[in-house]
Amino acid sequence: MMRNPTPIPRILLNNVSCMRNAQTVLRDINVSVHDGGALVLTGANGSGKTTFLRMLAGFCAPSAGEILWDGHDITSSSGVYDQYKLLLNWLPLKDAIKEKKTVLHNVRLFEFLEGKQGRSMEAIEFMGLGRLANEEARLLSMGQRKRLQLARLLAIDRPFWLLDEPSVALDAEGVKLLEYIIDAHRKKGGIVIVATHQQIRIEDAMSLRLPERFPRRKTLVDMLR
Ligand SMILES: Nc1ncnc2c1ncn2[C@@H]1O[C@H](COP(=O)(O)OP(=O)(O)OP(=O)(O)O)[C@@H](O)[C@H]1O
Repeated sequence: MMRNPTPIPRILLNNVSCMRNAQTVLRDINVSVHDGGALVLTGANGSGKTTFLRMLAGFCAPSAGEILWDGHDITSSSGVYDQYKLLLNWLPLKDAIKEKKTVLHNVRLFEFLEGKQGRSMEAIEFMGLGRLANEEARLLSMGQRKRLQLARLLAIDRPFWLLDEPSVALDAEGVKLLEYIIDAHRKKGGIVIVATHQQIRIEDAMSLRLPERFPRRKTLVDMLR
């Protein structure tokens, strides 16, 4: 009997490099992620974690190599990218929160743009912001703003999450919630790629530590040792 062939990874980076400002930031990256997979990117400031996520989001193109989605190069034709980008949910450091609109509006707007409705309040409550739903977003603390961003992620519910420093400013309970939603998302077959400097518990995640890009000079921390 013929065995099932190994499934092609949902996403595959094949010898990918990326330049910014005429400098190579990422060099010869090879990584593959299957449905339900998670990849954690770590590395020093400036090592290219955000660049990696931006490249996967299609905001900057690889200077060499290819990014394959279901075996199709996302940069080869706009048709592939147009389909691929509808699966992405990008959680950036800049939160794009409308200060004078309510918390609920800030989540509903994203849901509306997605052509969905009815999940925003549940997502807000899940992220512990229920009592603030009708407050203006400008009143939120940094950690509450991060929770609002995560509520958007839940309300939209796309399969491929690109998370840039998702735990920054979250308290211990917030980090647990983040870990929980990542786990639940993966159990549904979703993919999560996280750039972080902090410990986030993600079971069986692959990890990729990006190398430092500049020769180290002595820093104040070294001198204090
Ligand atoms: N808009 C830009 N134009 C040109 N170069 C940029 C731009 N943004 C970042 N870079 C450069 O790309 C390199 C990688 O930056 P990136 O933001 O990807 O690093 P990072 O690993 O996410 O850093 P951090 O840990 O500080 O968030 C840095 O040297 C940075 O100077």
